[in-house]
Amino acid sequence: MTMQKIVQLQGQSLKGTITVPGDKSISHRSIMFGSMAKGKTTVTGFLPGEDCLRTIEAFKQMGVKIEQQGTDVTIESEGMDAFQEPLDILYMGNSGTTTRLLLGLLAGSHVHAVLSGDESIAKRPMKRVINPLREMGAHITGREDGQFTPIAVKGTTLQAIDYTLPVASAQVKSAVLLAGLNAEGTTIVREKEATRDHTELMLRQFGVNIDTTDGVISLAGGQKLTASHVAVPGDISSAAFFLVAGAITKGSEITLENVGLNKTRTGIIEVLEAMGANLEIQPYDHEHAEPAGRVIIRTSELKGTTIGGNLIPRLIDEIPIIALLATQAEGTTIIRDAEELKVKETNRLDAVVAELSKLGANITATEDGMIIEGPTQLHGAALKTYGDHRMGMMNAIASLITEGAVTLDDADCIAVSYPTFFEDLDSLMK
Ligand SMILES: O=C(O)C1=C[C@@H](OP(=O)(O)O)[C@@H](O)[C@H](O)C1
Ligand SMILES: C=C(OP(=O)(O)O)C(=O)O
Repeated sequence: MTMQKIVQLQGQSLKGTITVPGDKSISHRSIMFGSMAKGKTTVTGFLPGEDCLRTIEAFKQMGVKIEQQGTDVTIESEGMDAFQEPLDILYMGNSGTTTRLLLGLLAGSHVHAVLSGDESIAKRPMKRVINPLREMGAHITGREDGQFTPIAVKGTTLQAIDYTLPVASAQVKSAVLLAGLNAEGTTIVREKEATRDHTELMLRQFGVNIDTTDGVISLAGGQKLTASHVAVPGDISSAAFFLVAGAITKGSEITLENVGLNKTRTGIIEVLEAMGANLEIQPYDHEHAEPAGRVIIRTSELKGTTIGGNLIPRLIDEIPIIALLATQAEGTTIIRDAEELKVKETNRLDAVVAELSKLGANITATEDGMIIEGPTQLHGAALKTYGDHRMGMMNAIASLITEGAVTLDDADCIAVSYPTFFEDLDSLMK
């Protein structure tokens, strides 16, 4: 049974400090790379969200010893060569990252595995990873010729590839690089627009020799990973909900601690700045592979902006909450070049336009994005989350500024990336 939730929070000011939960992308990779490496890897700041727990389960099924207690994880592995063939399917749940990166990782292993997930995963395009992996020699079969899960992979010897990404996707880039680690020769991935580079940074931390110059990433096959310690920073994609909440509610000041500030992820900060938000960034002075810092947001006078081009991959998951932000900005906000939103947990272009329209927003869908006119006084409505965590959180934040209650048909999905979302929201309303 899914949990319906009624939220009526209009007029609340938000004050206080929250520590943002661990970054989902980095948490997944810490488990994957820690499992590939021989030895003991420790992780702090891990995100115990449903998606990352799926990643842990998958590697446990392949015989890796993983202990997780809250945000601390210890991985003891004999290395990738010791992976056992899983006795059952590997259940991916709602997680695109787990599915796509695992396909790349297992393509050059010695195991056979079947990957399957929930209704949403079954609709997400997998050909984007399977095409380059098959070019490398991978043995992969799946529903509708590998377009969709369930997908079976039988590890084999791979050949390196020189691949130009047809879509700006860190998941495709990472899948090819992970396959490249087990391929003969040097694998090269070329990206036209920079996507999140957590794979490159963390592989280097695990001792892999990887070159990244001007959008060309290359690594030689046959390299083994060395166990390491990963300090996961907070997820800027989760922080985004509170950055917007603080900006659009009256009398608010929120301090967000430990926000990941990797440049390939900070598009939301650039958008807030372009819209005139009252924002302060205080980078931490530390030695970790990933930068982080404190971000303070206060109630803001906002103006519309245009978002497109190479900014899109740097804020792709934040677009639903940016759309809500734009309903409170003076003038027109245009979001373009965002077709990728159509293939996320749900079609987020359609979903955002449908749900914000129910609240009375002045929003129009375009081929590759949306146009929003503001500011608009929103009103309450019964909203759908589409089983999509980011839609769920966008709907809940909207209730801070609607006249009347917002009802979410299913709030459970929020646990995919932010299990403590409502606790953090409550803590700012005391
Ligand atoms: O590599 C990753 O961890 C992710 C990459 C992005 O997906 P795409 O690679 O499909 O753009 C993003 O939307 C997703 O939430 C996480
Ligand atoms: C798209 C997302 O994740 P994934 O692709 O891993 O399901 C997301 O978290 O918004």
